[in-house]
Amino acid sequence: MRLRGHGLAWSAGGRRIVDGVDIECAPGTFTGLLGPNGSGKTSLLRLLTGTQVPDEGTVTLDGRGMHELRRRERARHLAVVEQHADTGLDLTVRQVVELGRIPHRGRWPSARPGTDAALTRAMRVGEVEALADRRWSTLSGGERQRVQLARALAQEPSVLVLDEPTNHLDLGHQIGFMELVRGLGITAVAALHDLDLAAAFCDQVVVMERGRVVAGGDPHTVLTPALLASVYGVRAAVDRHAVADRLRVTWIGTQA
Ligand SMILES: Nc1ncnc2c1ncn2[C@@H]1O[C@H](COP(=O)(O)OP(=O)(O)OP(=O)(O)O)[C@@H](O)[C@H]1O
Repeated sequence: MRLRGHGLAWSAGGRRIVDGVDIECAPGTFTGLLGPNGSGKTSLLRLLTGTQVPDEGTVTLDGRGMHELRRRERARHLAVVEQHADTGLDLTVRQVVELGRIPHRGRWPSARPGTDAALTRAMRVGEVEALADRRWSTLSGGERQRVQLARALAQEPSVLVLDEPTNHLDLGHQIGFMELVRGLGITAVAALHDLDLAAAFCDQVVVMERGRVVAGGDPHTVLTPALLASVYGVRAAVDRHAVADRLRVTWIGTQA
Protein backbone atom coordinates (compact mmCIF):
# COMPACT_ATOMS: atom_id res chain seq x y z
CA MET A 1 0.00 0.00 0.00
CA ARG A 2 1.07 3.55 -0.63
CA LEU A 3 1.39 5.72 2.50
CA ARG A 4 1.40 9.43 1.84
CA GLY A 5 1.49 12.51 4.02
CA HIS A 6 0.85 15.83 2.38
CA GLY A 7 1.36 19.29 3.88
CA LEU A 8 1.46 17.88 7.42
CA ALA A 9 1.71 20.30 10.31
CA TRP A 10 1.25 19.75 14.03
CA SER A 11 1.89 22.04 17.00
CA ALA A 12 2.24 21.30 20.71
CA GLY A 13 3.25 23.42 23.67
CA GLY A 14 2.93 26.53 21.52
CA ARG A 15 5.52 25.24 19.05
CA ARG A 16 5.39 23.84 15.52
CA ILE A 17 6.71 20.31 15.94
CA VAL A 18 5.95 19.12 12.40
CA ASP A 19 6.06 21.91 9.88
CA GLY A 20 4.79 21.40 6.34
CA VAL A 21 5.97 17.85 5.68
CA ASP A 22 5.38 15.95 2.47
CA ILE A 23 6.36 12.28 2.52
CA GLU A 24 5.55 9.39 0.25
CA CYS A 25 6.27 5.72 0.91
CA ALA A 26 5.71 3.69 -2.25
CA PRO A 27 4.25 0.19 -2.00
CA GLY A 28 6.79 -2.40 -0.91
CA THR A 29 9.57 0.09 -0.17
CA PHE A 30 11.48 0.69 3.05
CA THR A 31 11.84 4.35 4.11
CA GLY A 32 14.29 5.47 6.80
CA LEU A 33 13.28 8.58 8.71
CA LEU A 34 16.44 10.29 9.96
CA GLY A 35 17.25 13.42 11.92
CA PRO A 36 18.67 14.60 15.24
CA ASN A 37 16.97 14.18 18.60
CA GLY A 38 13.84 16.30 18.79
CA SER A 39 13.63 16.90 15.04
CA GLY A 40 10.09 15.52 14.88
CA LYS A 41 10.46 11.92 13.71
CA THR A 42 8.20 10.33 16.32
CA SER A 43 5.67 13.15 15.93
CA LEU A 44 5.57 12.64 12.17
CA LEU A 45 5.17 8.88 12.59
CA ARG A 46 2.22 9.52 14.94
CA LEU A 47 0.59 11.67 12.27
CA LEU A 48 1.22 9.02 9.61
CA THR A 49 -0.33 6.25 11.69
CA GLY A 50 -3.39 8.29 12.59
CA THR A 51 -2.49 8.25 16.31
CA GLN A 52 -2.33 12.03 16.21
CA VAL A 53 -4.55 14.20 14.02
CA PRO A 54 -2.58 16.84 12.07
CA ASP A 55 -3.52 20.51 12.42
CA GLU A 56 -2.98 20.82 8.69
CA GLY A 57 -2.51 18.37 5.84
CA THR A 58 -3.68 14.88 5.05
CA VAL A 59 -2.50 11.29 5.39
CA THR A 60 -3.67 8.73 2.87
CA LEU A 61 -3.35 4.98 2.54
CA ASP A 62 -3.73 3.98 -1.11
CA GLY A 63 -5.49 7.30 -1.64
CA ARG A 64 -8.01 6.89 1.21
CA GLY A 65 -7.91 9.38 4.06
CA MET A 66 -6.46 7.76 7.18
CA HIS A 67 -9.23 9.21 9.32
CA GLU A 68 -11.94 7.82 7.05
CA LEU A 69 -10.82 4.34 8.02
CA ARG A 70 -12.39 2.74 11.05
CA ARG A 71 -9.94 1.80 13.78
CA ARG A 72 -10.15 -1.91 13.11
CA GLU A 73 -9.84 -1.49 9.37
CA ARG A 74 -6.78 0.69 9.88
CA ALA A 75 -5.27 -1.96 12.15
CA ARG A 76 -5.79 -4.60 9.46
CA HIS A 77 -3.64 -2.57 7.09
CA LEU A 78 -1.14 -0.82 9.32
CA ALA A 79 0.95 -2.02 12.27
CA VAL A 80 3.08 0.10 14.56
CA VAL A 81 6.12 -0.77 16.66
CA GLU A 82 6.52 2.07 19.12
CA GLN A 83 9.68 3.14 20.89
CA HIS A 84 8.45 2.47 24.41
CA ALA A 85 5.60 0.05 23.91
CA ASP A 86 3.88 -1.27 26.99
CA THR A 87 0.82 -3.42 27.29
CA GLY A 88 -0.35 -2.10 30.65
CA LEU A 89 -1.10 -5.71 31.64
CA ASP A 90 1.38 -8.35 32.70
CA LEU A 91 0.77 -10.65 29.77
CA THR A 92 2.85 -13.54 28.53
CA VAL A 93 4.80 -13.12 25.31
CA ARG A 94 2.33 -15.32 23.42
CA GLN A 95 -0.55 -13.16 24.68
CA VAL A 96 1.22 -9.95 23.62
CA VAL A 97 1.79 -11.33 20.11
CA GLU A 98 -1.82 -12.52 20.07
CA LEU A 99 -2.97 -8.92 20.54
CA GLY A 100 -1.91 -8.47 16.90
CA ARG A 101 -4.67 -10.86 15.79
CA ILE A 102 -7.53 -8.83 17.29
CA PRO A 103 -8.13 -6.67 14.18
CA HIS A 104 -8.66 -9.84 12.15
CA ARG A 105 -10.76 -11.96 14.42
CA GLY A 106 -12.31 -9.40 16.72
CA ARG A 107 -11.83 -11.32 19.92
CA TRP A 108 -9.07 -12.31 22.30
CA PRO A 109 -7.74 -14.64 23.51
CA SER A 110 -8.14 -17.41 20.94
CA ALA A 111 -10.53 -20.19 21.83
CA ARG A 112 -7.98 -22.77 20.73
CA PRO A 113 -4.48 -21.49 21.30
CA GLY A 114 -1.91 -22.66 18.77
CA THR A 115 -4.39 -23.05 15.93
CA ASP A 116 -3.84 -19.60 14.49
CA ALA A 117 -1.29 -19.96 11.68
CA ALA A 118 -0.56 -16.22 11.52
CA LEU A 119 0.18 -16.16 15.24
CA THR A 120 2.50 -19.17 14.99
CA ARG A 121 4.25 -17.66 11.96
CA ALA A 122 4.72 -14.28 13.66
CA MET A 123 6.24 -15.99 16.73
CA ARG A 124 8.62 -17.93 14.49
CA VAL A 125 9.62 -15.08 12.19
CA GLY A 126 10.06 -12.70 15.13
CA GLU A 127 12.21 -15.39 16.83
CA VAL A 128 10.26 -15.23 20.06
CA GLU A 129 9.03 -18.84 20.28
CA ALA A 130 11.53 -19.60 23.05
CA LEU A 131 10.07 -16.71 25.06
CA ALA A 132 6.42 -17.71 24.53
CA ASP A 133 5.52 -18.36 28.18
CA ARG A 134 7.66 -15.62 29.71
CA ARG A 135 5.96 -12.62 31.37
CA TRP A 136 6.36 -9.36 29.43
CA SER A 137 7.52 -7.58 32.59
CA THR A 138 10.53 -9.90 32.90
CA LEU A 139 11.90 -9.30 29.37
CA SER A 140 15.01 -7.33 28.46
CA GLY A 141 14.76 -4.25 26.25
CA GLY A 142 15.90 -6.14 23.15
CA GLU A 143 13.53 -9.05 23.85
CA ARG A 144 10.64 -6.61 24.19
CA GLN A 145 11.50 -5.05 20.86
CA ARG A 146 11.46 -8.45 19.14
CA VAL A 147 8.13 -9.32 20.77
CA GLN A 148 6.64 -6.02 19.59
CA LEU A 149 7.78 -6.79 16.07
CA ALA A 150 6.20 -10.26 16.31
CA ARG A 151 2.95 -8.64 17.51
CA ALA A 152 3.05 -6.26 14.55
CA LEU A 153 3.73 -9.17 12.15
CA ALA A 154 0.76 -11.05 13.62
CA GLN A 155 -1.38 -8.18 12.33
CA GLU A 156 -0.31 -9.22 8.79
CA PRO A 157 -0.07 -5.56 7.81
CA SER A 158 0.53 -4.01 4.41
CA VAL A 159 2.28 -1.07 6.07
CA LEU A 160 4.68 -1.30 9.01
CA VAL A 161 5.68 1.80 10.98
CA LEU A 162 8.61 1.50 13.39
CA ASP A 163 10.02 4.02 15.84
CA GLU A 164 13.73 3.38 16.47
CA PRO A 165 13.21 -0.39 16.23
CA THR A 166 16.87 -1.36 16.61
CA ASN A 167 17.86 0.81 19.57
CA HIS A 168 17.94 -2.04 22.12
CA LEU A 169 19.18 -4.74 19.78
CA ASP A 170 22.66 -6.26 19.67
CA LEU A 171 24.54 -6.06 16.36
CA GLY A 172 23.37 -9.45 15.08
CA HIS A 173 19.74 -8.72 15.92
CA GLN A 174 19.98 -5.20 14.41
CA ILE A 175 21.06 -6.65 11.08
CA GLY A 176 18.58 -9.53 11.34
CA PHE A 177 15.76 -7.09 12.15
CA MET A 178 16.51 -4.84 9.17
CA GLU A 179 16.87 -7.86 6.84
CA LEU A 180 13.57 -9.19 8.11
CA VAL A 181 11.69 -5.90 7.61
CA ARG A 182 13.13 -5.46 4.14
CA GLY A 183 12.41 -9.07 3.25
CA LEU A 184 8.72 -8.72 4.17
CA GLY A 185 8.22 -6.83 0.91
CA ILE A 186 5.62 -4.54 2.50
CA THR A 187 5.68 -0.78 2.83
CA ALA A 188 7.83 0.07 5.84
CA VAL A 189 8.90 3.33 7.42
CA ALA A 190 11.25 3.47 10.38
CA ALA A 191 12.76 6.27 12.45
CA LEU A 192 16.44 5.38 12.67
CA HIS A 193 19.59 6.83 14.20
CA ASP A 194 22.04 4.39 12.63
CA LEU A 195 22.98 5.88 9.27
CA ASP A 196 24.95 2.81 8.11
CA LEU A 197 21.94 0.55 8.73
CA ALA A 198 19.64 3.04 6.99
CA ALA A 199 21.95 3.21 3.96
CA ALA A 200 22.28 -0.57 3.80
CA PHE A 201 18.60 -1.44 4.00
CA CYS A 202 16.42 1.55 3.03
CA ASP A 203 15.22 2.36 -0.47
CA GLN A 204 14.90 6.00 0.50
CA VAL A 205 15.80 8.15 3.49
CA VAL A 206 13.93 11.25 4.59
CA VAL A 207 15.91 13.63 6.80
CA MET A 208 14.17 15.92 9.29
CA GLU A 209 15.45 19.01 11.04
CA ARG A 210 13.34 21.19 13.33
CA GLY A 211 10.09 19.67 12.09
CA ARG A 212 10.85 20.04 8.40
CA VAL A 213 12.09 17.64 5.77
CA VAL A 214 15.46 18.95 4.62
CA ALA A 215 16.47 16.10 2.29
CA GLY A 216 15.03 12.92 0.84
CA GLY A 217 15.80 10.23 -1.69
CA ASP A 218 18.32 7.49 -2.33
CA PRO A 219 20.57 7.11 0.76
CA HIS A 220 23.72 7.30 -1.36
CA THR A 221 22.68 10.65 -2.77
CA VAL A 222 21.31 12.10 0.46
CA LEU A 223 23.94 11.06 3.05
CA THR A 224 26.76 13.41 2.12
CA PRO A 225 29.37 14.98 4.44
CA ALA A 226 27.73 18.36 3.80
CA LEU A 227 24.33 17.12 4.95
CA LEU A 228 25.76 15.40 8.06
CA ALA A 229 27.58 18.61 8.95
CA SER A 230 24.54 20.82 8.55
CA VAL A 231 21.95 18.50 10.16
CA TYR A 232 23.95 16.69 12.87
CA GLY A 233 26.79 19.17 13.32
CA VAL A 234 29.28 16.36 12.70
CA ARG A 235 32.32 16.22 10.45
CA ALA A 236 32.14 12.87 8.68
CA ALA A 237 33.62 10.97 5.79
CA VAL A 238 31.29 8.98 3.58
CA ASP A 239 32.70 6.23 1.39
CA ARG A 240 32.05 2.74 0.17
CA HIS A 241 33.45 -0.05 2.29
CA ALA A 242 35.83 -2.08 0.15
CA VAL A 243 34.92 -5.48 1.60
CA ALA A 244 31.25 -5.02 2.47
CA ASP A 245 30.57 -2.94 -0.69
CA ARG A 246 28.23 -0.72 1.30
CA LEU A 247 28.04 2.97 2.09
CA ARG A 248 29.98 3.74 5.28
CA VAL A 249 29.73 6.84 7.44
CA THR A 250 32.78 7.53 9.59
CA TRP A 251 32.55 10.41 12.01
CA ILE A 252 35.67 12.51 12.44
CA GLY A 253 34.42 14.85 15.10
CA THR A 254 31.87 17.44 15.96
CA GLN A 255 32.17 20.68 14.10
CA ALA A 256 34.34 23.27 15.74
N1 LIG B 1 2.95 16.56 23.32
C1 LIG B 1 4.01 17.37 23.21
N2 LIG B 1 4.01 18.56 23.84
C2 LIG B 1 5.05 19.42 23.75
N3 LIG B 1 6.16 19.15 23.03
C3 LIG B 1 6.22 17.97 22.38
C4 LIG B 1 5.15 17.02 22.43
N4 LIG B 1 5.50 15.96 21.68
C5 LIG B 1 6.73 16.22 21.20
N5 LIG B 1 7.18 17.42 21.62
C6 LIG B 1 8.46 18.05 21.29
O1 LIG B 1 8.58 18.02 19.89
C7 LIG B 1 9.93 17.83 19.49
C8 LIG B 1 10.01 16.64 18.55
O2 LIG B 1 9.78 15.46 19.31
P1 LIG B 1 9.86 14.03 18.63
O3 LIG B 1 9.68 13.01 19.72
O4 LIG B 1 8.92 13.97 17.49
O5 LIG B 1 11.35 14.03 18.09
P2 LIG B 1 12.26 12.83 17.56
O6 LIG B 1 12.89 13.32 16.30
O7 LIG B 1 11.48 11.57 17.47
O8 LIG B 1 13.35 12.76 18.69
P3 LIG B 1 14.28 11.55 19.25
O9 LIG B 1 15.29 11.25 18.16
O10 LIG B 1 14.93 12.16 20.43
O11 LIG B 1 13.41 10.38 19.58
C9 LIG B 1 10.72 17.65 20.78
O12 LIG B 1 11.33 18.88 21.09
C10 LIG B 1 9.66 17.28 21.81
O13 LIG B 1 10.03 17.72 23.09
